[in-house]
Amino acid sequence: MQPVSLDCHQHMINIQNLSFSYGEQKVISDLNFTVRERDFVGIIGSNGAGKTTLLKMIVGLLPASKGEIRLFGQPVRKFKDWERIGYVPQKNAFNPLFPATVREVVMSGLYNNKNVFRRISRAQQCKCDDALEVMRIEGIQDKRVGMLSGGQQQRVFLARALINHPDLLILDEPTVGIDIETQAAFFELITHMHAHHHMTFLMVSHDIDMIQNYLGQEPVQRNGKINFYSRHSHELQNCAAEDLQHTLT
Ligand SMILES: Nc1ncnc2c1ncn2[C@@H]1O[C@H](COP(=O)(O)OP(=O)(O)OP(=O)(O)O)[C@@H](O)[C@H]1O
Repeated sequence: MQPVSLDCHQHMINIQNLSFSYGEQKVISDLNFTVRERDFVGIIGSNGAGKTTLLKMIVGLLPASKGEIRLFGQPVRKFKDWERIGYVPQKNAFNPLFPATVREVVMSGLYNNKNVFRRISRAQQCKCDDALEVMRIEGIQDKRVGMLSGGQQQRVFLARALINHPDLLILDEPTVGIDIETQAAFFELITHMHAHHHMTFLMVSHDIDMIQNYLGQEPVQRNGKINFYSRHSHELQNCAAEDLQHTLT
């Protein structure tokens, strides 16, 4: 009988022997880590541990000093399917003179090079309404984003990332500057999306309580000062059970 493989889900991020230095300063050292379809991975670490650096390498903004990152099986430098990935960087801010409205910015999450000149469909407008409502910014949708507070702007970035229903959402401290109620609503939303809508998450957070409540008390891996917490959505166990049944029949 073949050994049972529990790994029947696609590898969305595969990190092998990854190291990164800024000049002489080594930030990431020999990291091996995999994020599979339907994982929720939380990254916790002290200031300066290298969390943002790691996310920037994953989305191709920084090249690795050593090792490799693959996205959906492709080396990151060759990866093209960026609409499958939503990324909300840390401490985002719009220039005060940025002319677009909140609604326009959220809608821009739906565009890629191919459909930028197409007419906006009714279904797309509905997706936008949903994203605005979830982030509680429907009341300010006609305001210019450059004029909003930091917390309001952060909600706009999150709504823009959510509108596309990406397969993988990468979030760098997504709720910094957001009030407690919206933070709680946002965590509830993303954990719901993880558990019931097959979405995969990689999130840096300083909210240790939220991470441990949802992902468990103990990290699954440590690298330097970075701790990784992880949980699969329950469908993963069904998949493992299917795999077992398949092997036995
Ligand atoms: N562009 C850069 N040039 C040189 N050093 C940098 C650069 N960006 C970050 N660093 C340094 O690399 C280390 C890791 O930074 P990084 O921003 O990845 O940490 P972090 O874990 O995200 O921290 P925080 O929790 O404060 O956001 C820090 O010591 C930082 O000073």
